[in-house]
Amino acid sequence: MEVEFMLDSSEDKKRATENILRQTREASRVDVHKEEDHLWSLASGKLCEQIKKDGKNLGKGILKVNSFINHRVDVGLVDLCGHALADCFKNRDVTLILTAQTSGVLPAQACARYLERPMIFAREKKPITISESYQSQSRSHTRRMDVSLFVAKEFMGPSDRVLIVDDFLASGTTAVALLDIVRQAGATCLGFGFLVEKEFEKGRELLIKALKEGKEDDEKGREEEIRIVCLANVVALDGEEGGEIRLGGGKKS
Ligand SMILES: O=P(O)(O)OC[C@H]1O[C@H](OP(=O)(O)OP(=O)(O)O)[C@H](O)[C@@H]1O
Repeated sequence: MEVEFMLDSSEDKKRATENILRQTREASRVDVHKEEDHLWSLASGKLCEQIKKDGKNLGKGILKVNSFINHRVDVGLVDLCGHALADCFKNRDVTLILTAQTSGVLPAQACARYLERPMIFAREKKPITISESYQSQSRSHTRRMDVSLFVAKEFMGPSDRVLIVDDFLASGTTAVALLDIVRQAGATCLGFGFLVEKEFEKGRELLIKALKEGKEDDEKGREEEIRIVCLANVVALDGEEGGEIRLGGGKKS
């Protein structure tokens, strides 16, 4: 009301209202970003802290985190991380979260819960309940074996907008195999979210190369801007067993 007394014309009133609306919009935008950053920093900070405290360098590039991520599980931490990953993609109209059996399931499930979308995990064996499937190949370094990944055709198709989530990005073969499955389905890949990246294994480079190659073949222009985010980055695992774990913060590019 006070404003009304001070305004001479309806033009002034219109300008004043627009001004207030703009300021309100800007204020709420700032708050949303602050909230996102807070969640990201909290999840990334807690995960890095836990890796420093309980992660073990087993030598030969292997990081053991099976006391809180991929055997015994700190469900609160994984849930927080899944939430932070979901937050990065919340405005992208994700329809499906895809991961690979086994250790990717927990972070992918947490992420899917916050995005309120289904999660599907690529299986390493095709049960009789799956008739037609997409199939791709990857290699497990921890189990030293080639792995086949299967996803039932009935659960992924051209209208899907897929976020790929896993606990680790290491050499990148699993992420590339999952991307291959998304492409076989004719679906759109929106990005990748990982708990931990092992930067020294150069999986991100392999993934970027696969994304670029796909773009050249992407006649329909289905692939949009693709983000690759990780909450913790292992820069190096020094020496043999017990060596230092050199840790960088997450990457939210
Ligand atoms: O980038 P990459 O070199 O492909 O490595 C990442 C993959 O390795 C781990 O799986 P692993 O094969 O150890 O099996 P698990 O999921 O059964 O633990 C992890 O869960 C990722 O899926």
